[in-house]
Amino acid sequence: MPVTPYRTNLFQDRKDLYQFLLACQQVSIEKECTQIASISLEIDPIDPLAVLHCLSKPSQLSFYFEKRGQDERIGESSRRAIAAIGAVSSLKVEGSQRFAQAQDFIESCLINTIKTGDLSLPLSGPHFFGGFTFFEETPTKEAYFPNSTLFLPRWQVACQANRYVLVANFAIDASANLESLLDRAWGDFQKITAIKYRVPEVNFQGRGIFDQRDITDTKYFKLAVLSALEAIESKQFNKIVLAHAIDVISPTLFHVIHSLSNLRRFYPDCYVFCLSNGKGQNFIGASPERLLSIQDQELLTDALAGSFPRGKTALEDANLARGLLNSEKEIREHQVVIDFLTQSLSRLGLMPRRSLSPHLLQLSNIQHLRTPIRATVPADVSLLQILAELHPTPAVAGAPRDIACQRIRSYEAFERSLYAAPLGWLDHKGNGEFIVGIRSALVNGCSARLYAGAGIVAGSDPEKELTEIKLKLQALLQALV
Ligand SMILES: C=C(O[C@@H]1C=C(C(=O)O)C=C[C@H]1O)C(=O)O
Repeated sequence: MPVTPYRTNLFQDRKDLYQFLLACQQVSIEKECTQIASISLEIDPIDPLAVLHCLSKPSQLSFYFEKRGQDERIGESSRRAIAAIGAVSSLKVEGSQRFAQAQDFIESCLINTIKTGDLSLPLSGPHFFGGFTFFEETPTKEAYFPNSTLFLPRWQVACQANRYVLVANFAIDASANLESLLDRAWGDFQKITAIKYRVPEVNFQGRGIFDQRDITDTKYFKLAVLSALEAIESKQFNKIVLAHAIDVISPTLFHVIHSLSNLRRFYPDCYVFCLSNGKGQNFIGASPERLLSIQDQELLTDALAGSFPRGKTALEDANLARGLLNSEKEIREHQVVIDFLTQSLSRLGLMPRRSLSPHLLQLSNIQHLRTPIRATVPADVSLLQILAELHPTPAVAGAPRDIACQRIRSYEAFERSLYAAPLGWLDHKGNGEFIVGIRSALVNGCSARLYAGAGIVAGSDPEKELTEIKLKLQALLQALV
């Protein structure tokens, strides 16, 4: 892959930028193939969410990802946020080979990418963003998201460990009008750097009350749990994760940026995300669950399953935490996920390492059992190869996986689409991070569909599972207001 020597800020001088774009056009003529010019530079502090707010249009693909709070890799007071706006190149594929095809797409883009700027900065260089629906089958025609969405953005603004980095990507072929490309790029760059640091406050007073309805009766959910328990009793499977969804209608349009701003404030230990399909629909949420992240060939994944509510007083909370850590049923439900993750990684030739007992992950509304699992990734195994193996884990599907997935289809009366699906990003060096799209909602104008699920194992109580689901739905509902 060609890499031009380091240049200083190309956006300081129009002539420099033009010369670089011209050099890329010459390569595209020589190779008879479109080239992607990718420029990375450090910028002044800016909130990537404010960039998403000011720059993105409903007709463009976009992605937002933020994790505050503690991060095992970066250190304590870390914050990682990325806004990716517009698509220079994108892929939509269907079927069981979607992860392999996504990998081919990335490789073919990177072979024709000319990178410049400071590539030692965190989150610099070309990155790809997107999501893969929960089920791999082709969704119905009216589905808002295709089964895979992956794109290289026009603009990427990120912050990590107090460094702020901009990546601009341009597709250039022999016929590209460099003058107009330059004008647009220059204009957008000025717009980005002039953005005020903070996301503007939105005044929602007088918004009115939501109209809320369950997609299926909650009685139906409890009946599904009872039926699943019978199937578990007769050894058809060991675990199934059943979800419930509600539709919420607002008298005014939902404001996605405002909701994301709420989510990151309410759930600093979660991964806040938003994938926009370029047609006006957004899939947003605050997920506590990392499916996998790879940095410099070190992999981290989380077994996350087993839940109790938080207590209203410190004493009640401590008792609930102790109860969760000692619950035979919750530990069994958690262990199914650990076994699956360690076996799947071993099958790929990795050697998973983990702590002996689960930790507590305490969110503001709920607490979970969590076991981080680590492994070193051999150079010939890609992140997407591992993703293909891990998704869906028994934390969101069940075990054995195929039977559980089949049953989910018959029990649930709605399309999961991106609910509980992998969403994330990959960079040009094989690093990346995918989370599981739970605690999520599909926002479409004045309406939003909210999803939540719960793991069912022998000993589950339908009433308690429904309470857990309501708790999870509430978390998102608060942020949408
Ligand atoms: C399926 C969801 O969450 C999953 C189910 C959990 C459980 O049942 O204990 C806990 C965390 C997640 O793995 C969801 O929130 O929708």
